[in-house]
Amino acid sequence: ITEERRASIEVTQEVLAYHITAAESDIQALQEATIPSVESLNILDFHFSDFGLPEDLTTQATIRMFLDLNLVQDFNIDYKSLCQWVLTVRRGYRNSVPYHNWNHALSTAQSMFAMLKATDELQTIFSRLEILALMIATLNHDLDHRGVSNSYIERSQQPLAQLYGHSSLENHHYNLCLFILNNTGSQILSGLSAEDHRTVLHMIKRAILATDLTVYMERRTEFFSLAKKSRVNWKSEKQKDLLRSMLMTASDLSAITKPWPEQKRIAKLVTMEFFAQGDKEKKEFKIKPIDIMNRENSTRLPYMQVEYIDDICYPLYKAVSRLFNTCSPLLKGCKKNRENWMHLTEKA
Ligand SMILES: CCCOc1ccc(S(=O)(=O)N2CCN(C)CC2)cc1-c1nc(CC)cc(=O)[nH]1
Repeated sequence: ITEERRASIEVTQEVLAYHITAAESDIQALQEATIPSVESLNILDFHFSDFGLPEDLTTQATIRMFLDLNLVQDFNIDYKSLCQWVLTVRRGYRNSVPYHNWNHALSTAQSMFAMLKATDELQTIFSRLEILALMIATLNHDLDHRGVSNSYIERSQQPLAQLYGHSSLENHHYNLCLFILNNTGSQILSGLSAEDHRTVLHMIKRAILATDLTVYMERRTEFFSLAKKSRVNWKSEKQKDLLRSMLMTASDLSAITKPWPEQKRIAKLVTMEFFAQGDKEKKEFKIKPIDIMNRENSTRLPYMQVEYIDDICYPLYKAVSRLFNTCSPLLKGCKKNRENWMHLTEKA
């Protein structure tokens, strides 16, 4: 596309980042609020669910994660800027989208938080800057998601597809994340040195782009072979980048590890989103949508979930648990849900 076209789409993204800036009254309310403890919010638990958590507690839980990881102190983050940043990121998600919304962003960040807090070894492998990058990336990784996949966006020639050849959604999520970080009043990285600022942005970009499942499928083989070694020294930048990417996916897909009532609820939201895309594809492209997006196939849903677990999720949680035994609740939860979905395939 032409330079003008690129510039106009990027301006649109910048304008969007400006328009989602949180309201002054909300920022003040959050700033003055007493932030509940980690225990009262249950955010250390792998089975955490934000279902039923009031909206303002979701933003307070986010603040609590940043405080508890000492990120506010370590990086001289201005507290009011942190409040504005969290509220703006939340507004960056579309609550009209059933699954890829703020609740998914928060639960992805909480899964990363739970893994980091449960695993001392991760806190020695990762620098403070890496932990900051992972928490920012998980919260921002699906910003402004429209509830449709990359293939739909590329096929419908949406502006995002014109702007980025591949991983168009993930590039958009990162660009919005960057615009919000640069927005007046939400510059939470302003206390970093120029070098740290450059490094953390690079790590955030790599982490957000890693949440494209095709990227995960390309890179996971190397991670699985690492997980089979008796000891890994995690010294090389390349290996730490791989580990950060794999933990991003483990956090992103963690709904599959949740207790059955929560997994059933989330699966319904995912189904709603997939079928909505299927309906659009039928209408717009006059094509028969792929299996998972075809409303007529809902009886095959349990079978598709077992396939999703076997092909995508289980191998990842197996490798993560083998490397960091403290994360084994994720593997256990995933295994239990496979059995639950298997029972439903037999019934159907
Ligand atoms: C619950 C409705 C059916 O849900 C699925 C059906 C099929 C597959 S899939 O592995 O075949 N595959 C994944 C990659 N896509 C590009 C092509 C399709 C995944 C899911 C699913 N995805 C998510 C993550 C959003 C969560 C979740 O619970 N289930």
